[in-house]
Amino acid sequence: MKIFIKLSWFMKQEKASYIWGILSLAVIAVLNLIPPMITATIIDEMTNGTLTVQTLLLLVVGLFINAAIIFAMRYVWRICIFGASFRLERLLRLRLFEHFAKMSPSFFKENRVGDLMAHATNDLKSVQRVAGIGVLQGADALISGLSTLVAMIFFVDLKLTLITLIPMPFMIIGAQMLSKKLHTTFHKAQDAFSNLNNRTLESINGIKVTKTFGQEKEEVASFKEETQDVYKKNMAYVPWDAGFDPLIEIIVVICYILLFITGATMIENHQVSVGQLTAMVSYMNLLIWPMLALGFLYNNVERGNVSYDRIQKLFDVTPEVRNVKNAIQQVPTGDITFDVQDFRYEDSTSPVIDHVQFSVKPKETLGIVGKTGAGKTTLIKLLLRESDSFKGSIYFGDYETYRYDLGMYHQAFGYVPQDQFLFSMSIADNIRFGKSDATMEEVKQAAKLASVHEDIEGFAEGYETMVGERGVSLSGGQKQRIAIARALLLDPEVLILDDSLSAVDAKTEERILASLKEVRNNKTTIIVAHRFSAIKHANQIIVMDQGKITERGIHDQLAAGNGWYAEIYKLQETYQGGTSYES
Ligand SMILES: Nc1ncnc2c1ncn2[C@@H]1O[C@H](COP(=O)(O)OP(=O)(O)OP(=O)(O)O)[C@@H](O)[C@H]1O
Repeated sequence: MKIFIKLSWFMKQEKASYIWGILSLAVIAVLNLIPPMITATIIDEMTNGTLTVQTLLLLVVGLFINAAIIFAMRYVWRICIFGASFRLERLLRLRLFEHFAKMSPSFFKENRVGDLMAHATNDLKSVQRVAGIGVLQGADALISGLSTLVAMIFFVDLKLTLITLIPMPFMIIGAQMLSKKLHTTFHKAQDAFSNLNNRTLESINGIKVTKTFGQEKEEVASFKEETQDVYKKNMAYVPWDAGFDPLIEIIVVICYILLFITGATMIENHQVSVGQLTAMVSYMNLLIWPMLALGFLYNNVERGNVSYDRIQKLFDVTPEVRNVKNAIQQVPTGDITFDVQDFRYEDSTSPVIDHVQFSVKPKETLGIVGKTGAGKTTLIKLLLRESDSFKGSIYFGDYETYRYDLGMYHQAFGYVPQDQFLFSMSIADNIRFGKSDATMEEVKQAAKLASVHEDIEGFAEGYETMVGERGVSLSGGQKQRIAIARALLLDPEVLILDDSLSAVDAKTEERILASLKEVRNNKTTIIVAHRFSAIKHANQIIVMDQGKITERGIHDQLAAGNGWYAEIYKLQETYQGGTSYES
């Protein structure tokens, strides 16, 4: 029952809901005891011939009022207890999402998206169940169970109650065991089904590749295996599900047999009346749910506890990059001075950034080139503070980058990553993603600067065209340019294009670079590129290799030299149009 202690912070917060909910359950438990008493009275008075119309009417009206109050109370407890449990789920989900949003990419590398999704769905649901159904089961088992027992003992008879209830412990144990089995088999079937869903999605998405490689037969065979697995796991659930009701019924029937045999003897001996025996039957029925609830409660609580701990473990992970005390509440501006002696990823054996020094002034464009894996994106990541753990310093304006408030710091940047991502929303909303209050004019202006305006106008629904699975299929170049427009709309202090022009043709690239020159004449622009045409105009170009700067200068100097830059430039010139290099 530790989970209730762990959830006490929330229960205190929702004290009123839980008190009203449990009070309503208590009222229902007591009111449920009245109809059997009324029925017993009617039967006994009828048997004795003392029942008057007046008494009958009074009792019937009493039954109606009783039923109406129970109806209202059922409404109240559902709203109060289930309402509170849904608020808990909402609160935890929101906190979890906020927590995920603060995490650095290494966190998402360690925790697979599927697992995080499972925490955000299954685990939260299990905790919500404890705060909702768990509380109901606990309260019902205690209040209804005890009050029904008291009524059986005091309104009917202690001996009859004890004998009738001999099989009840088996019901509690049976319910507990079966619900555990039901849960595990059901979840295995659910997991298999969700694997099948993922598999179907991947197969459909990859159908072109499958066809091109002539792998249809193999795909179908492996799909068949997967469906067979779902079938087997569903079938494993069936016997437990099918066994549940009969088990309960058998135990209830044994209770009835004991009740009728003992009851009949006791009526004969005038120890109980016919009416009391009838009431006992009703009480027996009233006792079934609390006994089952007691059995279910154990599993719900156990699952909720494990889930709560799993969620808590995620909350305990602190973000790698955090605000320092008294972080500077200012959007940085000014020179960027990068001086990193050593940076390694957790699993790197040698430095990924190795004694890299450069500085960029506002107005300037910095070009970064180098072989794949040279450390270009890592350098950008350090500038964007994906990690603050490196040897050396990075200054932006008057202060080192780590001293700025993270939110403020990021406002200085417009970043177009290599693997840009567009959301399933309209093109206009994708462009105004970083500035939700941007006018349509601003959106269009940014799209024009990114040379994608005409493409967008060409779609039937223009800027309102939906992107994503159910939307238009955009080409790689269109996606890149929309992502550039999104960054340009912010008019950031620093614009970073990380290999973001790779999918556009030479002419479009030239147009985009010309507009950048025009609108970013007093701000910093950093361009990482494989095609030198994209950085030709830069005020400063650095060439990276194995985490180090191997050459630096302006294009004309580097192209006239005899280093790697000159070699690749000649190659790119030979293959007119600027072929990218992968050497
Ligand atoms: N998250 C990471 N964890 C561990 N190693 C990484 C991570 N990201 C990159 N690396 C490694 O760091 C090195 C530099 O990678 P980086 O992405 O910075 O190179 P790059 O110059 O941008 O390459 P490309 O031109 O292909 O984009 C590579 O060896 C890469 O495998």
